[in-house]
Amino acid sequence: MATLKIFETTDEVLTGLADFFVKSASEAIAVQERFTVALSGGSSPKKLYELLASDAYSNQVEWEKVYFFFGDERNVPDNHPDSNALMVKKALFDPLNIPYSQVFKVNTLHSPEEAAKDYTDDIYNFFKTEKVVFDLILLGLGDNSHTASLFPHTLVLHDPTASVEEVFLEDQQVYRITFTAALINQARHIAFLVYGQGKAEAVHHVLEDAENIDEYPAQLIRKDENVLWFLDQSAASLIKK
Ligand SMILES: O=C1O[C@H](COP(=O)(O)O)[C@@H](O)[C@H](O)[C@H]1O
Repeated sequence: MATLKIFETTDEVLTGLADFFVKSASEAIAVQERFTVALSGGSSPKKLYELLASDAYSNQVEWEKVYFFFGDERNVPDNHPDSNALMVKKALFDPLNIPYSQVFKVNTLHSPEEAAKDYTDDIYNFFKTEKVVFDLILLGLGDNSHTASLFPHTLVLHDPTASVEEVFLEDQQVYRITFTAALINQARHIAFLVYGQGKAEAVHHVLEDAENIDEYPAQLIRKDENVLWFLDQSAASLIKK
């Protein structure tokens, strides 16, 4: 069973997850002198990154020992307004002066296929192990139950390899680049950040509906105590149990 952390307000959810980030980082650094984290993109996590960069949190993490990756990326240049890398640069990396050497971005300058393959190589070259285990992977949840860029009815949902793949979104006629579920599920900890009434149905489908991966892709993510869902009351409002 996944761990549900339900908070009254959005601010409390963000603080809850920021505290969990600090704890995960300090535990990982104590054991292996580094913390590897894959960040989520989209609209929800920006406030989390700003909070981590704020005075309240910036001294609580040994940032020079943190290595950042991206669980998914839009297939746009990294100065494009839709780029996850640009959003995180502004919210987290620049305020904390994180050097480029600690940031592994998706290179979207070439084809989506090359971007995905190169990013898979970057990850395996960094970890230098057959099985890549991130200390923490942050995820969001779309109102259509996608997570990372694992979208409903896309081929990547059935890819068993722990890798990064390109995904074509027919309705938007765009590509995205995403970790596969197999790669995500190898992580030590996985934390979902989900808030707002607009996400309530998706949360219910993913956590409580019968399995239907094509309809509710976030059901691909494992459910055990090291998978934490940080929710506000609104997002959790349709959970029945
Ligand atoms: O995990 C993720 O989830 C989102 C959906 O989040 P939203 O806050 O934009 O609704 C996704 O699109 C994002 O790229 C991803 O990392």
